[in-house]
Amino acid sequence: MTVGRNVARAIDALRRGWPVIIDELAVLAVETADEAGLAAFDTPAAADILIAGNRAVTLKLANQRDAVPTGPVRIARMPWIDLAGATAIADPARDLSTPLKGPFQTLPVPAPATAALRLAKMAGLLPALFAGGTPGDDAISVGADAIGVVHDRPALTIASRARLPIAEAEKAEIIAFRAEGDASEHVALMIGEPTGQPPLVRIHSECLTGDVLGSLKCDCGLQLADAIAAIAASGWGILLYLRQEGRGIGLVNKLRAYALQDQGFDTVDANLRLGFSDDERDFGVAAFMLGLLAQPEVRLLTNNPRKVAALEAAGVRVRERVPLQAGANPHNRAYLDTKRDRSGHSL
Ligand SMILES: Nc1nc2c(ncn2[C@@H]2O[C@H](COP(=O)(O)OP(=O)(O)OP(=O)(O)O)[C@@H](O)[C@H]2O)c(=O)[nH]1
Ligand SMILES: [Zn+2]
Repeated sequence: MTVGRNVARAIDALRRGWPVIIDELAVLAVETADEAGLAAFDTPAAADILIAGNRAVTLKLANQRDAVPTGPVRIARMPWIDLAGATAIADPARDLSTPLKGPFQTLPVPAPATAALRLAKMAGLLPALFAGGTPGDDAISVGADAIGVVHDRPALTIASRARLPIAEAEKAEIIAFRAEGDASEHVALMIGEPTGQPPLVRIHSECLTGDVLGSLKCDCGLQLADAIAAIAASGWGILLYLRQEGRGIGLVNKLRAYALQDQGFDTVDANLRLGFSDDERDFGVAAFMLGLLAQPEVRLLTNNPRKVAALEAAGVRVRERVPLQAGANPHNRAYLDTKRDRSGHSL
């Protein structure tokens, strides 16, 4: 219990622009730091900056990555790197209009750097931190191991369930899950009556713009509607609605990725420039939910081979992959092509 509690406190502190100590490394999120907070953190000496390996590629610092090829990079605070300079290092929004020329000087990466950047991602923030400053007396302290445990092994429980008739099926039940140390409340919609056969299952990741607003930039809204219709037509199945907005980078960062796409980067490169991987989702959570729903075997509606592999790896047998028609339109053509060509989707 306490493990999750401290990680949750640390996430909250980062989002508020407060320092956090991870295994004795004090960090402050670049995105939420303000001038006063940074000045205190920089006393008596300026803190360095940690960025994710993928962001380092864009800043032409990839050759500075330590042991791990995709690992973080630590940048020394040259005099030009004030809060605005650090923000330009963290956020690629102005990479094209005002490219950063440095000079950059890099330093050996401290051991908790990877856990620290992971915590920033869990907070929905850009993976960029001031590191090694003075945290003050009241900073939350958390272990790198605890961050790993909360991130890698979501301990879910069923929190509530109720009947939910929907347009496509009068007989449906909604089940909400809670995870320790994480505010995301995942949902399952059980449609129809169990038939003794494996259910038709759709793993859907949250997309506010597509699911709710009818965005034409992606295919999510139509896929969601099609999946519910297909499950209802099959007689019985489950929609798993995972709160993994933006392939796990969160809404704010997805909208940053959209702004980069307006500058000409595709959906994969936009994520990489922000410092994320192409896909930050963990589908282990879907396997966990199926376990709690007592479904060891499924037929999976997807074009994404990673979803099949993740379920199989977590011990859920995927009896069949059922392809899903994409809702193609002129605005999402490049997005769907990129998913096929760069992310291995069979479309
Ligand atoms: N980062 C990022 N996320 C996006 C973008 N467009 C859509 N998304 C997110 O991508 C996710 C879509 O996931 P899914 O519907 O599960 O689909 P998928 O991985 O394409 O696999 P399928 O099962 O084949 O549909 C949602 O979380 C969207 O918010 C984008 O340009 N950038
Ligand atoms: Zn979408």
